[in-house]
Amino acid sequence: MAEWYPLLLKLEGKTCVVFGGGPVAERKAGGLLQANADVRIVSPRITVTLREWADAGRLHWEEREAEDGDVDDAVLVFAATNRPEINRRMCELARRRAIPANIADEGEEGDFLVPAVLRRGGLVLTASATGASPALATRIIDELAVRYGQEYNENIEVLKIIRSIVKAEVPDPAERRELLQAAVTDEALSEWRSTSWQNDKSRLVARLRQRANDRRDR
Ligand SMILES: C[C@@]1(CC(=O)O)C2=NC(=C\c3[nH]c(c(CCC(=O)O)c3CC(=O)O)Cc3[nH]c(c(CC(=O)O)c3CCC(=O)O)/C=C3\N/C(=C\2)[C@@H](CCC(=O)O)[C@]3(C)CC(=O)O)/[C@H]1CCC(=O)O
Ligand SMILES: NC(=O)c1ccc[n+]([C@@H]2O[C@H](COP(=O)([O-])OP(=O)(O)OC[C@H]3O[C@@H](n4cnc5c(N)ncnc54)[C@H](O)[C@@H]3O)[C@@H](O)[C@H]2O)c1
Repeated sequence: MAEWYPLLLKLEGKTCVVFGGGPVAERKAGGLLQANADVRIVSPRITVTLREWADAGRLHWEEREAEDGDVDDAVLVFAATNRPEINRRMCELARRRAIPANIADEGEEGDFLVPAVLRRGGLVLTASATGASPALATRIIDELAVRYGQEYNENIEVLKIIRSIVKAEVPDPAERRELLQAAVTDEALSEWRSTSWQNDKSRLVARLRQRANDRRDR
């Protein structure tokens, strides 16, 4: 069994080629568009949604079968046709150029897997069963969506500001760490959402010190 290395990629403006135009290709393209990638679909037929995205200029569609040169400018390749031999061929061509390729019909043969994803603004949660069970990865993300609701869109924004204030105001790394840990409890998060502390940095730091003390005493 392969061991996998998880990471987040910045794909803005980078060319990602998707072979195939069915529901699986659509899912991959959708995720890539969320990352503002430059998406190219190569497929004789595509789904209604893919066609809408192509018509709206959100992605580029080559209306034909895969050709060998298609992978050349790509930073990532997604082989999602319903023809296993085509998927493998495109993956092999990508590998020769050291371009990572995903194989939709046999994940372990590719260079990377696409996990199930939950986005809450800057919070990105992913789940992978490394190909053993996409259904389980999906179920776990559905559960996380309940635990980490829409309020996390705001939590992430607020925490980003709090962290920059703490970094600027608290020189001791050990204390900084303690305050930033105290800032992310459920209780603290609901306080940040409901009070206007932003304009008063020293009041915020004092409040965090209080919270950190309370945690230590507990
Ligand atoms: C997470 C997600 C991301 C995405 O695609 O964007 C994703 N599959 C999703 C859903 C899903 N896929 C399938 C089902 C039906 C139930 C089931 O089979 O469990 C469901 C669930 C459903 O539909 O509810 C069928 C399926 N999937 C693969 C095969 C081929 C095979 O295994 O042989 C077959 C069988 C085809 C057949 O039956 O012939 C292969 C792969 N699917 C992966 C990713 C990669 C490993 C994921 C991991 O990290 O564990 C991997 C290995 C390759 C890859 O694509 O990277 C996306 C959730 C999106 C969301 O959250 O909405
Ligand atoms: N990874 C996953 O999440 C997942 C889920 C379900 C199925 N699958 C696998 O992925 C494959 C694709 O699934 P789907 O539901 O999107 O299939 P689909 O049959 O709906 O779509 C296949 C697409 O590939 C295109 N195609 C065929 N030959 C081509 C070629 N030579 N060059 C370029 N494009 C070509 C077709 O025009 C079509 O648009 C399935 O065969 C299945 O094995 C993967």
